[in-house]
Amino acid sequence: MSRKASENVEYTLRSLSNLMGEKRRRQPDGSAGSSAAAAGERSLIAAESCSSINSQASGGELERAARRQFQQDETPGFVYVVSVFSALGGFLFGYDTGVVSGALLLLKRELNLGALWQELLVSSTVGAAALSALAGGVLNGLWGRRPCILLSSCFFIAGAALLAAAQDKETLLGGRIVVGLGIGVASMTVPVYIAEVAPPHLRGRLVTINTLFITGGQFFASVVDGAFSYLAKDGWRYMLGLSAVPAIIQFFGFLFLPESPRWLIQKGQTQKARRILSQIRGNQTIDEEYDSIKNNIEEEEKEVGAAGPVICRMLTYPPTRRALIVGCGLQMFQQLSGINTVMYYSATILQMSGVQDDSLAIWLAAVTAFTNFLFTLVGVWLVEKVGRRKLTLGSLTGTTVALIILALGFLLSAQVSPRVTLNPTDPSGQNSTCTNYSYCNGCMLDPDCGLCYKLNKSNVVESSCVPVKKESTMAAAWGRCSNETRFKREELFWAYNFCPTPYSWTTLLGLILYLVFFAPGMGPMPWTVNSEIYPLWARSTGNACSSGVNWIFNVLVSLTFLHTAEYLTYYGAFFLYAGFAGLGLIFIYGCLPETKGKKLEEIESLFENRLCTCGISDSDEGRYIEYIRVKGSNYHLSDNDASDVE
Ligand SMILES: O[C@H]1[C@H](O)[C@@H](O)[C@H](O)[C@@H](O)[C@H]1O
Repeated sequence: MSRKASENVEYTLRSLSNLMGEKRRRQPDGSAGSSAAAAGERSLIAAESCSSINSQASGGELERAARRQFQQDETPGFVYVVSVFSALGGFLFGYDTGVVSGALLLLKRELNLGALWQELLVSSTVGAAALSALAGGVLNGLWGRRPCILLSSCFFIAGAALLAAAQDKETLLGGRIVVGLGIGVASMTVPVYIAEVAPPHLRGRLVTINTLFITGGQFFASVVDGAFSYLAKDGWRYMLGLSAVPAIIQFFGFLFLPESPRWLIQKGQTQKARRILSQIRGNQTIDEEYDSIKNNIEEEEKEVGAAGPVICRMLTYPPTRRALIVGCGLQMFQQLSGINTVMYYSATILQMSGVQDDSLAIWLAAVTAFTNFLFTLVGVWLVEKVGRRKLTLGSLTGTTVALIILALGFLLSAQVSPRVTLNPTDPSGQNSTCTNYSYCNGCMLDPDCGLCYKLNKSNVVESSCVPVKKESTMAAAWGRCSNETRFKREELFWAYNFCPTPYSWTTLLGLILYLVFFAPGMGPMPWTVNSEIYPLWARSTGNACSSGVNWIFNVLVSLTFLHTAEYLTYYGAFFLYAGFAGLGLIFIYGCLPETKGKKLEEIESLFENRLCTCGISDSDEGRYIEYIRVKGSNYHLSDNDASDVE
């Protein structure tokens, strides 16, 4: 049969069944009706649909009407409860990665932490998250989603307790690693779990809520940091320990929440799966969904076979190989566009914009986190309206422009960088590279030096480049700026890692634009898309790999930021991220298909074509093939065709 003809057949079947769905719902008593009524209804529908076959336009309308009807189905509140409890995992992910910067400010004074220990406390968590996200794939496949979420809450509780009670830096390191293990497992399990319990028309929105919780956690952490920063002694214990509260709530909540029905069906626990599916779907009929999941699992097993490690099967089977490339690519480009340099170094960036005061910088960093949170909310609203593909493309285009503006801001600042006018000699007689710099720009990029200066109106005067204290970057090792309270009293300023500049507004504008564009699309979509593009047998492994990629690139980008800035200068670093974002744009344009509104079981077919043909098939929205068992044989039918199917 030609492609055109087979499409017509598919359309006819779909139109027919869509109409059946419509008519059935239009019955006054709301029931599916008696068999006689149903028979009458069928002939009516057949007549109606036959007349519609000739006109493609009306076929399209029917389809749209059916989709609308399908989406209007009342969604039981239980699915929201389940999603919110699981998204607490996202909140903890955001809280624990965000809170550490404020805690470090206090910790480094109280426990006398050097730069190495500070770096260890930050990156050990992210490193542990990368490992446990990868391991989480195996656990998810073996134990199911629910035990993995329970396990991650246990890690969060144990980690928070260790951190709050720590007496030395070694215990702190242990606590941060345990918390990282929790973050990794949660980051890969929660989106999968939500995607598997959500109805198709809400899936994008509910999974995106998880990222909303991540950014919400980051924002809450910055507020907690601000609030406890005044408590010089032990303030960090509260900051780090508070995360136990949502973790305990999640743990007890999940004792009562169900396993993913899809995982249960895959493991052959069909009775339990049916029970849970109907519990989650409320009073809606679940036969079609149940059949569709079950048949797909059987088809998948036939097609791909069940032998060998899942990752090998994924790599040798083209649709999953392509999905894996798209999923990991999305996560890689999310991190390569520099989100966490903006999140972790926002205080520095803000200081460059002229903010001198430390606690003001902490509070403004909270504003940054809030912007990220607020615009993720826009993403939650947009995801089911414009779809994943358009949202991601629009978001990354804006992000690229914002990165270029940020880079230009830094470039302008470097070009008008203040001159070093004083050259004091080191009292200990040691030679330092700092005194060799003639402009602030060189001094700022050297991690061992900082600028000590005065302001005359807005002009920098009496400036000197001097070594920074080993224990803290807040003051100079010697000279006028070596005592924080004294130099503030004498109206001197100390700039470490930044230069005072009149072009601060460009940087600030770039920063805000960056978050406004990044947060609705590039922030949540990599998680959302990954939760839906793999068939069930490959879902845990696919998500484990892509989350692992996210964490690995997170460590790479955030740990190398200061060095990259040192070698390429700040504007060089941001131009580099803009370049990565540009590459990401080409990748997403070519390779990311639209998954909006499709059932998880239908999505595999989107990867049947060669990779990077998605830009061409933009208009194919709503066309898919699904296997449905009709009296023992397999036919290709479309969505909602269960009315006459056993
Ligand atoms: O999606 C999230 C979100 O955008 C966060 O703000 C960021 O810190 C994470 O790295 C990212 O995965």
